[in-house]
Amino acid sequence: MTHATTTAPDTVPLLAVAGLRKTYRLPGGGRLTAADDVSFTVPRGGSLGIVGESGSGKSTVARTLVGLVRPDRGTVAVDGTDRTPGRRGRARRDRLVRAREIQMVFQDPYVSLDPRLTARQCLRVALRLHGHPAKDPHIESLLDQVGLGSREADARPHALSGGQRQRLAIARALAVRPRILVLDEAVAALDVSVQAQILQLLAEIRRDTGVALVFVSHDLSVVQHITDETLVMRRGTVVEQGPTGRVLTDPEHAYTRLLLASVPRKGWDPAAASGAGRTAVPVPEV
Ligand SMILES: Nc1ncnc2c1ncn2[C@@H]1O[C@H](COP(=O)(O)OP(=O)(O)OP(=O)(O)O)[C@@H](O)[C@H]1O
Repeated sequence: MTHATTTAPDTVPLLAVAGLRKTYRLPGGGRLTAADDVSFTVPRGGSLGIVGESGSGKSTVARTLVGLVRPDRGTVAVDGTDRTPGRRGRARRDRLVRAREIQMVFQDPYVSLDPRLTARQCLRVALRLHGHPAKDPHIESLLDQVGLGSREADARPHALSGGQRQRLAIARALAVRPRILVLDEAVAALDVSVQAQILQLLAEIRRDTGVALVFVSHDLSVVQHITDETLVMRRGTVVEQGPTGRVLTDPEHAYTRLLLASVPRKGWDPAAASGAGRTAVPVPEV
């Protein structure tokens, strides 16, 4: 099943984010800047990782892509067409158009899956909503694509494992045949061996369908395996951006080096690494 249909010249990136800024009102007055002047592009079928410690603004950017957050400033374009969330009066139509292009998978599929629907019913609803054939063979082919079988097809979310629920959430996103899949900490709640299976599945889906991935994670070892490019965020701004291999092996920015030092591995020293994980510990100023 191929999702990506090219409508713009190859020189136009599939996803182009420019100058994104989002502030939130603070309870006591004033505003918190969650994302400031964030810009990046993703080519057709590309894979971008967005990494940074908790609170760095990754989810704000991810949620803006799918229209869950309305930016104060900046633009989001898909294939050269403006898809910035927020123009009043067109919200519903824009949401549907955007959903057909960009789908999101969240950290906790329990929250996003309807507990009353079996996997089969869940996919049928998604297929119908977006005008695709929803007969059993289509549903079974989607389930098969994410490694779920007939037992899981008739199970409700509570009867599935965490990994199976995430597979179902991915299948539901794929049912829409999006051009871009945004995954916000999509493997963070899974144990390491299940994480590896889901990452492998996503790599296969990307290869087979041409869907582009935007992979948000606090975990550098996760993006290492699945992304071509990595963008590092700190306190709402992009501090470094480049090919994943280069960013992870030869980081230019001191903050990226601190994030790397926080990845547990042989000889890892939690005391030395803790600066990257807790903002209370001073990190080098940019
Ligand atoms: N709806 C909101 N209202 C107010 N502040 C918010 C809101 N959403 C996020 N923030 C704040 O914006 C900043 C960035 O949050 P965001 O969730 O984008 O970061 P993150 O890097 O994804 O972190 P995490 O991985 O912990 O979710 C944080 O300081 C957060 O508290």
